[in-house]
Amino acid sequence: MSEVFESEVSTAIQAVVAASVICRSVQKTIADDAMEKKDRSPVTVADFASQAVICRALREVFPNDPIVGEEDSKELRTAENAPFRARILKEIQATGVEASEKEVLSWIDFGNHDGSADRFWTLDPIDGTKGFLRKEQFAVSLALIVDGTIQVAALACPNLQTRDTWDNAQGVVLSAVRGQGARMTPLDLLDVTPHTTQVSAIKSPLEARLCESVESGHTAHGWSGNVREQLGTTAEAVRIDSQAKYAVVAQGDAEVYLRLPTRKDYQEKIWDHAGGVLVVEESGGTVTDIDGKPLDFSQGSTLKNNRGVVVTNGLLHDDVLKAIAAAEE
Ligand SMILES: Nc1ncnc2c1ncn2[C@@H]1O[C@H](COP(=O)(O)O)[C@@H](OP(=O)(O)O)[C@H]1O
Ligand SMILES: [Mg+2]
Ligand SMILES: [Mg+2]
Ligand SMILES: [Mg+2]
Repeated sequence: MSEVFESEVSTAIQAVVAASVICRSVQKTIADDAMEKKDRSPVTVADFASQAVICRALREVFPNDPIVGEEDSKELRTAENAPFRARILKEIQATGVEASEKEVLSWIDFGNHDGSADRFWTLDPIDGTKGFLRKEQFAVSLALIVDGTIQVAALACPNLQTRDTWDNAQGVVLSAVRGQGARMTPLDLLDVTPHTTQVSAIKSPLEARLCESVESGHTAHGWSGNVREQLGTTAEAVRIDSQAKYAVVAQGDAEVYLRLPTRKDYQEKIWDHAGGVLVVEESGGTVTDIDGKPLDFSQGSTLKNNRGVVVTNGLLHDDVLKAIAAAEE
């Protein structure tokens, strides 16, 4: 019997939707406006605001649950970043939430857990920050992990227009509880009856539609080209930022999402995958690493026991793993 997790999934959906509203508004007005983190990757006002409001919402309902979030407030607290802090506060207040700067910083840091607990949430407040800055795809991804197993997921893709989207509404939120299937609703119409998502039924490798990251630093584009050759598919891989790729596979618009390592020492972060993985699995798909091993979410904040990530509709999984091995550069 799967557990129900009713309050967890509804809280998670509401939280990612509230954060998405902030992100969309910032994305419309933002120039090329990011702070650089220690690893030189970008972070925006919206990444911090999103993490703050989601952590606050989780803390209210589940005060004992630790949160493993991507961001922390350390660099934000410096004197030179005072204007950045003020803008984060302004964006949060604009949604009607009463807050002080001090509170916002403390909400962000609710997300500082290392993932060593039996039960914890993992949060990517904006996944695909580079896509966000290009005004393209991004996602807000939240998942609950219990004893190393992802049990609940909410994945908002505020700019994703799917085949299935109601009246061409832009933006969807996908959610899943393990054992209960995955659902999708328009981001702005949460009251409509959700659609159940289901991966594609395509079995022939020749017909496989692939997607991959836009960023050549995040996935090996050349290697995936060779994989397509091995499979015999002629279609170009579609490049999409963020966990929107998981959403695309979950609802049957692509059969395969490849994340092929560009270097040996990179460990995938759990928040870059947990939400998307459960949504795909509960839509009938399969997710492993490039060696066919299940992703191991019991190792803290990274997937240190895995190499890369392979997402398929399940039917094509073995063919894709073989092609990856045969095409390894
Ligand atoms: N060398 C690398 N290999 C794989 N992923 C990487 C990477 N360096 C950074 N990333 C991750 O790639 C994510 C974006 O994935 P994608 O390219 O599919 O949109 C980033 O998430 P953030 O944007 O949340 O920081 C970041 O965590
Ligand atoms: Mg980042
Ligand atoms: Mg990310
Ligand atoms: Mg992020």
